[in-house]
Amino acid sequence: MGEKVYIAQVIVNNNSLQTDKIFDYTIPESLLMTIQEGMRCMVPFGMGNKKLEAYIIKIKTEEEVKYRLKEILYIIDEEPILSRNQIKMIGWLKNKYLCRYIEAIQCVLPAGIINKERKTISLLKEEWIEDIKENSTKQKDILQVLKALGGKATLEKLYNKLPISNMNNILKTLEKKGIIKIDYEIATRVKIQTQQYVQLNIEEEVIEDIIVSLKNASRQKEILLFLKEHKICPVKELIDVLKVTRGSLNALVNKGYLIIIDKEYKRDPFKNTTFESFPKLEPNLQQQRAIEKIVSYIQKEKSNTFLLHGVTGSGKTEIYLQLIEEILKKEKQGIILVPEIALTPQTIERFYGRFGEGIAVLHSNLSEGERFDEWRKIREGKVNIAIGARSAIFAPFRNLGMIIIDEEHENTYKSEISPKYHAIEVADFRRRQEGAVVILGSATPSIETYYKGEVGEITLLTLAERATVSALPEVEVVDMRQELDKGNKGILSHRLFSLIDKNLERKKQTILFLNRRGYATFISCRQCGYVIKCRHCDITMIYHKNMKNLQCHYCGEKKEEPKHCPSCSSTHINYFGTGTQKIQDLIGEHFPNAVIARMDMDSTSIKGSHKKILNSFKKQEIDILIGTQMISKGLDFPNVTLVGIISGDASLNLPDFRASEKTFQLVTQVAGRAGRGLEEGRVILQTYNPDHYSICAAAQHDYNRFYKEELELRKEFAYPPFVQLININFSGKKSEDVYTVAEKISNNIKYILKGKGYNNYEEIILGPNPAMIAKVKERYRFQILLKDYNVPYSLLKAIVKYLLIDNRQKFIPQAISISVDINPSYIM
Ligand SMILES: Nc1ncnc2c1ncn2[C@@H]1O[C@H](COP(=O)(O)OP(=O)(O)OP(=O)(O)O)[C@@H](O)[C@H]1O
Ligand SMILES: [Zn+2]
Ligand SMILES: [Zn+2]
Repeated sequence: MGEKVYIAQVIVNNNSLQTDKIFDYTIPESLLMTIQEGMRCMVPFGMGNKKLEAYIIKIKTEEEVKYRLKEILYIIDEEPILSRNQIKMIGWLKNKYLCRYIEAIQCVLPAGIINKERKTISLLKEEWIEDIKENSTKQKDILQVLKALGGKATLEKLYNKLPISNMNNILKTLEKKGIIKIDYEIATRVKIQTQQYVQLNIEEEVIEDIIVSLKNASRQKEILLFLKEHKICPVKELIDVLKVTRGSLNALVNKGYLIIIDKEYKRDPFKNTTFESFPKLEPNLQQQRAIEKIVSYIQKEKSNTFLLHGVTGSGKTEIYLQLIEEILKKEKQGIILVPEIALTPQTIERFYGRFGEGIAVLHSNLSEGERFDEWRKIREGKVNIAIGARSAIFAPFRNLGMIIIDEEHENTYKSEISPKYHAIEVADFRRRQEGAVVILGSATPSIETYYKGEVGEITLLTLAERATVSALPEVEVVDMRQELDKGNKGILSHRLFSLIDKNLERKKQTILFLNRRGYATFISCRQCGYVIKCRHCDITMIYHKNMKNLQCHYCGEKKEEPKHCPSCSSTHINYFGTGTQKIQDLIGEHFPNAVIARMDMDSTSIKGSHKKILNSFKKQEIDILIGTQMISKGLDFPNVTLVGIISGDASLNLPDFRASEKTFQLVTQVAGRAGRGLEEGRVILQTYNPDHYSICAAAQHDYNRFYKEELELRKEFAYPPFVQLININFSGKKSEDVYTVAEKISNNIKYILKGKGYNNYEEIILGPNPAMIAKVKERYRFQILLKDYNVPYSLLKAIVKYLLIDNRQKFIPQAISISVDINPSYIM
């Protein structure tokens, strides 16, 4: 019997298709004691033995290896960077969404670590090289190389000069001895930041004597007295607080009374903001019931998913806060997902106001460094609460107790890049893996989630009333077709104008909402109907008044405002549709004394401007707030008594099976911003489709009615939750080529299905069809939609994997890109 061979299975940090596999490497003996799953290592790769970084996902032993394996070069990390659960998550993501391994890893780790982290070693005490014991030749060798490299080198460089596989261990020993210093940098941009601290270097008992000896140096005395009390203090702060000079400080350092040290500090994205405390509210009966139910699971450590279906203003946030408190009592940790951090400042303020410190915030506006720091705070157990947008679902807590997904119906929870995961699906995986409780909250749950509640797959909890004395606002539907008949060609109804007027008189606030989806500002010719589209993308260009140009919102193409129709040369070319800017102008003309603010992508592109507008709205410095989707969710302003929905039904016309659902949700959410205080609220809902079930149900705040009608249709046309979908998108420069490839794949799928005895492929495969946006950035797009209609979903997925992932090179030419979307949110 031969000796056991230790093998590490690794994923290499490389984006190419060919390396998307698990590779085996043998582990050199010198590494056996330190190597662990989840660490990164360096491996020789390919013909040229190029050095690549790799993630160790499994360590195993084998009696013998049939073919020669290469050996790991050295280990990068001291501690595993991926936990066991994260390694499992990577495998799950890959299987579930058919993504690449490295894409899954990119989800789980912050970008800074993956691409740019470097270890630098600096020699501190050159003279010690001589003192190293004779038998520690490796230590000596390393120090000598380091010295030759100018006293500072990256781990990579060191290894290249001196290939010792257990280099890391030796470096650690040297660091412990104080001979070298190891720094972790993420390229040059994101360093672990350190700050200078000043600290006493003398025993406390002698301070008084020293102070006496300082005679006239009163500044120095002050510093010593201060440090006697505080022991250690950031240099900057000391200078600020005591109003002393750096010179006084240095004098004390030179005398040996004080020392200056570098200590790590973490960048805090909310450093300069203070939060009002948000004291605990006495839960009302319906809140109490929901809390008790969920707490009973927490007490029994039973994992479960709950849908908290509570009307707008029912006090879901208070429930979240009290549940998180329970979780913290259990010494567990909680994740709170919100659709978009910037759009939900009130939720964050409430969490800070209740729990103070101990919260990590993860959102897209963070710099790479801030994100890295927040991630480390979570990993090192410095915080127990993480709030963030979609990607916070991967927060690396080690004892996760609860995941809350607020506004669970929002699209932002679905990733648009590979892996195209949905945060709810990931939450469910973590729940099963880590035994947590998941809470999905919404006033307008997605049809799929509510269906799961109805069939008992998850636990449905209902909050039917608002938490405060206020009732849900009355919604008045205004038929814009009649408005036109009455001779009003404008975009605002008479009724809305007169109510705004009254509201201004009564010093109440108004929100005007414009549904941008499907109803943007575009230019068309009144003579011939020509609409200006982007020449790269098959999409209408949007008119931007402030820049006097047209812009494509897909590729950024800009165009001058035309004076003549490009098609018939008519000068009757007008902008059509409505933007928030146009409404602002209109309202401004009508109500010259009102203070009007606008909130949309254009007006809030500067960091922090969004918060500023909301703050001054809160302080009632603004009478009328005009906005798009940005103001539809989460806002809780008691003085808002009127909400005008200008084009509630625009999204009904989108070519997507979720169009009605999205419309219902949007209208209900926006309407829910009205009347949250003591005074009754009113909503004006302008529409061209007053009889549509989603508009009627929203006007009556009747979720159940909408749900029932929508579910019927989903069943009839075989859409989720009755089937699961897979969308395959093909794109390329030549339209015919893209179509041909898509058709070939479609035929292949049919052929395989036929072979398995599924002859209903007409119902299973839809397309290839041009995508709704048929061309983006000069690339033509086609799609195939698969439904598991009387066929196992697993079979469909296996076929897709076989054709498009495992044998992609065989079936898909290089020039064609494909993208697979499992359970797509949109099929446009
Ligand atoms: N138990 C309570 N007693 C008194 N006021 C409460 C209570 N619970 C919640 N509130 C208040 O009710 C208002 C609405 O609560 P919250 O904003 O949490 O509603 P929500 O359910 O999240 O609504 P939406 O879905 O519209 O965002 C808040 O001003 C909140 O402070
Ligand atoms: Zn024309
Ligand atoms: Zn374009």
